[in-house]
Amino acid sequence: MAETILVVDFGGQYNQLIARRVRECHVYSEIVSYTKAMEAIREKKPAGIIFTGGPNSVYLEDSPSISTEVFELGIPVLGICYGSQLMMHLLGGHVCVAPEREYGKTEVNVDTKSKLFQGVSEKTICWMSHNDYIEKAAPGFTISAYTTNCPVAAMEWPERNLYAVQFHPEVLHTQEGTKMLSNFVYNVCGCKGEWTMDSFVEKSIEAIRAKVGDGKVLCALSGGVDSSVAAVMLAKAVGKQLTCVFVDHGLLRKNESEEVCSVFGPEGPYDLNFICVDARQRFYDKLKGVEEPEKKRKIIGEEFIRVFEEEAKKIGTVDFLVQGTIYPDVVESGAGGESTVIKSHHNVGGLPDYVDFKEIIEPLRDLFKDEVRNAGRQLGIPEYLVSRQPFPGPGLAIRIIGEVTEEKIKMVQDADAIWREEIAAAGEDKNLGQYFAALTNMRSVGVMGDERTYDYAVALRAVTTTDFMTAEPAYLPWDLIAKVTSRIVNEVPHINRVMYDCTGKPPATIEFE
Ligand SMILES: Nc1ncnc2c1ncn2[C@@H]1O[C@H](COP(=O)(O)OP(=O)(O)OP(=O)(O)O)[C@@H](O)[C@H]1O
Ligand SMILES: O=c1[nH]c(=O)c2[nH+]cn([C@@H]3O[C@H](COP(=O)(O)O)[C@@H](O)[C@H]3O)c2[nH]1
Ligand SMILES: NC(=O)CC[C@H](N)C(=O)O
Ligand SMILES: [Mg+2]
Repeated sequence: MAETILVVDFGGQYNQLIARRVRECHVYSEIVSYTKAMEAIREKKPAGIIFTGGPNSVYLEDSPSISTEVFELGIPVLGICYGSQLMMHLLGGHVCVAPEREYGKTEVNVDTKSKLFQGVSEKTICWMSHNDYIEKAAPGFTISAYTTNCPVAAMEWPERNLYAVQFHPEVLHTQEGTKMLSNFVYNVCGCKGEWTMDSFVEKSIEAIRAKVGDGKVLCALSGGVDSSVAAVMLAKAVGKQLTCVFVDHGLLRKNESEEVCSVFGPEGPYDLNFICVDARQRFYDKLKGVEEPEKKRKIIGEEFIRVFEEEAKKIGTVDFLVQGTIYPDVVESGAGGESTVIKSHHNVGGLPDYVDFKEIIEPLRDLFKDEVRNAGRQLGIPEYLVSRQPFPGPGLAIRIIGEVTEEKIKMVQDADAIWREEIAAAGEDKNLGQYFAALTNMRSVGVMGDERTYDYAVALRAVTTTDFMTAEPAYLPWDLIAKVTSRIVNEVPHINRVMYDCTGKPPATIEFE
C-alpha cells in the first residue's frame, strides 16, 4: 500500500493546495469530505491526516466536526486554521471570537525545537485568515508559536503526534510553509517520499481498466491539454473500447477545428476512434438572445451532453463518459465541498441534472494544470500539445460579453488570431499562462478616414499564472500592444477601439464571464 496523506475537507478555500503541496513532497495525497472521513481513514490507513480550514466557527451548533476517535488511532494529525480550532475544541481547549482578527501576512514567532518547525526561521511570515482564535490550548498540548494578537498560533502534543497551526502553511504567502508541511510529512509521519507522477499515471490506468472492464467509453476531446491527457490515458487503458468525440460548437478559435482534427483524426499520430461533430447551428440557436453569463454556461453544458448522448447512441451501449475535468473547474463551480460558486464550468456545475451515462470518469479531477501537463509528459504526449494555453469549453461564448451572434464570433476570432500571431512572433508566448482577445459589449465613437464610427471595443488579455487559481496581468512591451492595436482596427471590421486588461485574479477572473 502506497503512503497516503489524507486531507479532511472542512470547506476551506485552499484545501486542494494542501494536497498539492504534499504531492510536491513526493507523497500521494487526496481529499475527503469530513462527512466520510472516518470510513476513508479506516479503508486507506493513511500515514498522516491533515484537517483543512473552513468558514464556520467550531463553537456553533451544527458546525462540521469529526469523531474524537480520529485522535486515538496513532496516526499523526495536523490541524490547519479551522482544523486547529476543531482539534482544540474537541480535546478540551477553548475557542472563541478573537479580540483582533488577523488577515494576511503576519509575523509568527516559532519554536524551532518543534519537529514541525525544524529548519524554519524563528520569526517567519505566515498567511493568517481568521476571526476566531484559540484562547486556551487543550490539556496536554504545548504552545509552539505565537503572534502579537494570537497567543496560540501553533500547538503540539508530540507524544501523540498531534499538531495544529492557526495560519495556512499551504499558501505561498506563508514563506516557509512548504518546509513545515514537508516536516510534518517526513519528520512526524515518517513518509519515505516515493510517489511520482509516473506512479499516478500507472495507478490511474489500472484503476480505469478495472472499472471499465469490457465496457465502451466515450471521451469528450477538445484537443486542449486536459482532455488530450485524459484521452491518451484512456487509450492506454482500454484501447479501441474508446471513442473520442470532438464537438465543433462554432465557438472555437480561428482554424481550431481543422487543427484538432489533423492531430487526433486519421492523419494524426494517434490511433483513435475519433469523431468530429458539426454542432454549430444548434449551439447558435440555443444561445440566441441569451445575455446572462451563468445562463450561457448552463445552456452550453447541457447541449454538450446532449451531443455526447446522441453520438453514444450511434455506437451502441456506452456506459462511461470521460471528461478532462481538473481541480480548478471543480472548486470554482462550487462542487469541491463547501466552497462558493464563482462560475459554473460547463463540464461540472453546468451539467444537466439528468445524464444518460452510467458514470462520468474524470481521471484528472484532483490535479492542477501544471500537474496535468506533467502527467501528459509521462504519457509521451508531445511538448507543443502539453504546454498549450488552455481554452475554455464554452469557448468564445464567454469571451463575448452579452449575446452571442455569428457576426461577433467572427470579430473576436479575427482579433484573437492577430493577438496570438503577434505574441508568438515576439516570442512572448512562452512566458504567458493564457492570452486572448475578448469582445466587450461596449460600442463607442471613433473617427476613421474622416468618417464617424460607432463600433465595438476589443479587450486584450494576457496573464501569467501556474495553477490558474490566481493570475497576474502580464507586463508586455508597449510596442507589441501598439502594433496589435493598429492591426486589429485596420483589419477587423466594426472594431474601433482596443484596450488592455490590467486586472489580476483575484479580483477579476481570467475569462470575462
Ligand atoms: N469542443 C469540445 N468537444 C468535446 N469535449 C469538449 C470540448 N470542449 C471541452 N470539452 C470537454 O470539457 C472538458 C473541460 O474543458 P477544458 O477546456 O477545461 O479542458 P481541455 O479543453 O481539455 O483543456 P484546456 O484547459 O487546456 O483547454 C474537456 O476536458 C473536455 O472533456
Ligand atoms: O473547461 C472550461 N470550462 C469552463 O466553463 C471554463 N471557464 C473558465 N475556464 C478556464 O479555467 C481557467 C480559469 O478561468 P477563470 O479565471 O476565468 O475562472 C482559465 O484557463 C479558463 O480559460 C474554463 N474551462
Ligand atoms: N480560515 C479558517 O479556517 C477560518 C476558521 C474560523 N472560521 C475563523 O474565522 O477563525
Ligand atoms: Mg479547453
